[in-house]
Amino acid sequence: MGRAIGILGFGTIGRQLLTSIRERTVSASTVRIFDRHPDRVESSIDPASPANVVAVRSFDRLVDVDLVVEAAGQGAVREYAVDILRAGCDLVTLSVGALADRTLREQVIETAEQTGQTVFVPSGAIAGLDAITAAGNSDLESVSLTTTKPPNGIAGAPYLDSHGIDVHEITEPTTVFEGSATEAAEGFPSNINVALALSLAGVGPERTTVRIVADPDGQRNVHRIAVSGAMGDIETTVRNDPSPTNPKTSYLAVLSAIELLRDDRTVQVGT
Ligand SMILES: NC(=O)C1=CN([C@@H]2O[C@H](COP(=O)(O)OP(=O)(O)OC[C@H]3O[C@@H](n4cnc5c(N)ncnc54)[C@H](O)[C@@H]3O)[C@@H](O)[C@H]2O)C=CC1
Ligand SMILES: O=C([O-])CC(=O)C(=O)O
Repeated sequence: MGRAIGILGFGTIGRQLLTSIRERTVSASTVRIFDRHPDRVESSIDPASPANVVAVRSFDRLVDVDLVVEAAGQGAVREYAVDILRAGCDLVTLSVGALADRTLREQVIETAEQTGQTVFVPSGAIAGLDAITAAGNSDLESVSLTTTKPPNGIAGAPYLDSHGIDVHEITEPTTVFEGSATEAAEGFPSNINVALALSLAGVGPERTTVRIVADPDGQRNVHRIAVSGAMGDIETTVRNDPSPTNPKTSYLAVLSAIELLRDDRTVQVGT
């Protein structure tokens, strides 16, 4: 039967999630979907589709569910995350970069503690959060992420605009940003949410270092993680194919959200 699931944001990830529910990879008793462009949801829901898939026109009508998957953007996390938890829903957040804001992060964590709800942060487009979280049970010395994307995977990011960088003019692989996960998530809100996910698994947003490289000849979104600690070293690299409908979003991020929502596993693998 499954839980009642709310989808906040009906773009690349939201749509694929609905497909997985329809194909029963993810089980859900009811699906409620809210997007700031409600027509896009309504026109995609076939009138012949089961009555348990409902397009809603307001946030208030979304949260009549057990769990909300946010796949909308950092603005939506700022606007709705606390209210989702207060409404008694668990939260899966893809735009986790919003939690670079310490005040919001603390508010979300405190609200989850008070309400007894859980905030889930999918691994998204990166690998190794299981091992890094486990390694955190002892001392971690350093956690870093190097992300290489084709220009159209980062174009339009506020950091590039404010530094006068036109990624379409770059002719060879070029580092366009170096800084903390906090600065990365703020400067590249639609491109590097993975940095915040990594930081929450490891040493926190301020101590996690991030480098972003624009590669004019690259086709893939490549995320390299390097961790050192008392357990030794961890290195992971994922060479992601972008999603067909959004070059900024790697296909693995979509699959990760789907995997997190599966509740049919008798054997749980990984920490
Ligand atoms: N954690 C991770 O590994 C990854 C996270 N992401 C993030 O996940 C989010 C979703 O990604 P996609 O599906 O590719 O994006 P998308 O751009 O394809 O779809 C986003 C949808 O959300 C809607 N939306 C935006 N703001 C809204 C609001 N305030 N209220 C209601 N609806 C709103 C838009 O109208 C759009 O339909 C993005 O923030 C993206 O940066 C993407 C890839 C990896
Ligand atoms: O999909 C990716 O490669 C990573 C991404 O956009 C994000 O973390 O926001």
